[in-house]
Amino acid sequence: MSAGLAFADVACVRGGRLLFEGLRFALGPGDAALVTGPNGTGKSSLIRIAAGLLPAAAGRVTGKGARALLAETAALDPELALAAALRFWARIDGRAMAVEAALAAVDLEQLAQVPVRLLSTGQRRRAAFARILASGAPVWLLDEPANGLDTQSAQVLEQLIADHRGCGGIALVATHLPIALPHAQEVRL
Ligand SMILES: Nc1ncnc2c1ncn2[C@@H]1O[C@H](COP(=O)(O)OP(=O)(O)OP(=O)(O)O)[C@@H](O)[C@H]1O
Repeated sequence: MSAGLAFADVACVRGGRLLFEGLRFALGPGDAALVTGPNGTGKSSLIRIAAGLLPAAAGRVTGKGARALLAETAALDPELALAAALRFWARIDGRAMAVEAALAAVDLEQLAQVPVRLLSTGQRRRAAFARILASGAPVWLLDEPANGLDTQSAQVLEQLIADHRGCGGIALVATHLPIALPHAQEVRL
């Protein structure tokens, strides 16, 4: 897996307010960065800039490899069975066959035929993570990935991130909850 993500002197302005500037970091295969800071300092905005959903006010974001975003909403069709909703996105990535393993990885295979709208908060979060897994993208952009997860699910999440890094993937993680991310660069806002 060949992956990269770099911020070079990136600035972020929202609603006319400068949130951060001069932000620099570079991640290569197996690397992770932990984005922390008080509410409203721009953690989600930074992740959105990395995803290409929000333009940087200054500086440049460069990288190598597809990026997968875990944000507040998973954009899974609430009326579809979970597996079908995940397959919708996986097919676009040409990876429909990856859905089954992704569901198993987040311990949701028993709920594959349950409509997304019936999932609990934590199950929905795990479903969103299954979408990231199924994408096969080497660069993971995770905004508050542990929100709504119980202790055991949070540990599964940490292990999946570690496995991903072990295969040369990258994780950029914004969180206000403690999450084990060994040897991660800290990006403090
Ligand atoms: N679409 C928008 N237009 C204007 N301002 C915005 C917009 N979205 C977010 N902001 C503002 O940008 C600032 C940073 O928001 P952001 O969600 O990036 O912070 P955060 O660090 O992730 O916060 P939290 O820890 O509460 O999730 C906030 O003051 C917010 O009100």
